Amino acid sequence: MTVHIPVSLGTRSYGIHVGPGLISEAGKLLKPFAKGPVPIVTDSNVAFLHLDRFIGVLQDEGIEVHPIVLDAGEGTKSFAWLEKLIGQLLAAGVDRGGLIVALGGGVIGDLTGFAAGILKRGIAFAQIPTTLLSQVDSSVGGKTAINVPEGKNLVGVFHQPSIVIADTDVLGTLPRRELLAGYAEVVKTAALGNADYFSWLEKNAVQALNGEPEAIVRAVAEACKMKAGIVARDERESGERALLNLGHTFGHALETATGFSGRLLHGEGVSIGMALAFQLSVKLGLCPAADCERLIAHLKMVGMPSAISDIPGERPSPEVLIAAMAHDKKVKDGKLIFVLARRIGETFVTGDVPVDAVREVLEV
Ligand SMILES: NC(=O)c1ccc[n+]([C@@H]2O[C@H](COP(=O)([O-])OP(=O)(O)OC[C@H]3O[C@@H](n4cnc5c(N)ncnc54)[C@H](O)[C@@H]3O)[C@@H](O)[C@H]2O)c1
Ligand SMILES: O=C(O)C(=O)C[C@@H](O)[C@H](O)[C@H](O)COP(=O)(O)O
Ligand SMILES: [Zn+2]
Repeated sequence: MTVHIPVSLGTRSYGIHVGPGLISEAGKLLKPFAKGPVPIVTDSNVAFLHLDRFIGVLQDEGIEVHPIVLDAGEGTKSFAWLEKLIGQLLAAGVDRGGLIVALGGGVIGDLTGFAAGILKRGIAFAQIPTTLLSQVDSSVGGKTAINVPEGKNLVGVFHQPSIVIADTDVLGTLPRRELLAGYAEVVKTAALGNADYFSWLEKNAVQALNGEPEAIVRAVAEACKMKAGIVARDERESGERALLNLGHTFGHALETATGFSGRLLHGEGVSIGMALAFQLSVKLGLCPAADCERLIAHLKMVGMPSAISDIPGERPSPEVLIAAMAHDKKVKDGKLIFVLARRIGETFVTGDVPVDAVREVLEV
């Protein structure tokens, strides 16, 4: 049932391996890249659940491993943790020809990828994603970053991994809230450019989210195939890749306004942000209301948040959110940039959005 998806980027090409039980193959898959001591960067939750077995399969191949365990949570994508990680990577003795392994969710992948991208001006790294979000999105494409108080992912580099190994069995230990947050990026991938995939999700989301092997492997592999294609055509986001930001102009502003805290996970921000992007598209007369209703119905059916009022605690004001959006990396010539929809499966990027319309959807 394993699927292999190539990411074609010339000398930076690599493979994504998706399937059940792949951790047991990780030693063999990583061996060709592992030269010298190999730091394994992970977080405390993943270390507790999966690190010992992972170390075992690498040691079985004669790989010398150096586990580095960081705190779990979005707060770890910060300058303070980057500095700590760099210190530990240097202590592990990894050199420029070596390999750094990220074992964990998007936080570990983004932080480790960034550290690998800047340490000694660039060291190879491998992504072993352990959340649904990281398997379908963050482990692929080479965007790495940390957050700063001004906004999400504002400090980072493009640094492609050398290999991605997504073992769908490890999703079995993921808390339901995290699984659903990751599913937002699955829905995003379908909604931005693949109406057939969206229809398939409407029929199969429950099975996939219950961990039925065929359904979850297909859900992950389809998202990876779409992202691999987009990244291969537009690695540095000069065009089409910006579509992967569907829901993120709103979502990142919501994450910033809630302080990158457990109040709102990235995927939850994307879920609400997608609903807002479709509502904005309807308001501007670009998208049929029925498509927006269909998207929101699917989000609700699986139990995902779809409105700002779904966020616990004090509601961030439209002005605070619009101010946060001004720091978005996509801002061009002072204009906010949005991914808007013509229908489910057809989206486009635009800077031509009246701020009053944005304020109105933020008030609902
Ligand atoms: N680089 C990209 O292209 C890209 C794409 C999407 C999102 N992101 C970033 O990814 C981050 C979110 O990633 P995430 O949702 O994976 O969050 P995360 O890395 O914080 O992981 C979520 C939680 O699940 C735990 N966990 C991980 N694997 C587990 C497992 N198998 N079993 C039990 N618990 C497990 C973690 O310890 C953590 O508490 C955000 O910072 C977001 O900006 C980056
Ligand atoms: O890979 C991409 O490109 C994406 O936009 C994927 C997003 O899901 C992800 O959250 C990404 O980190 C956002 O990118 P950013 O450039 O807006 O920080
Ligand atoms: Zn995202």
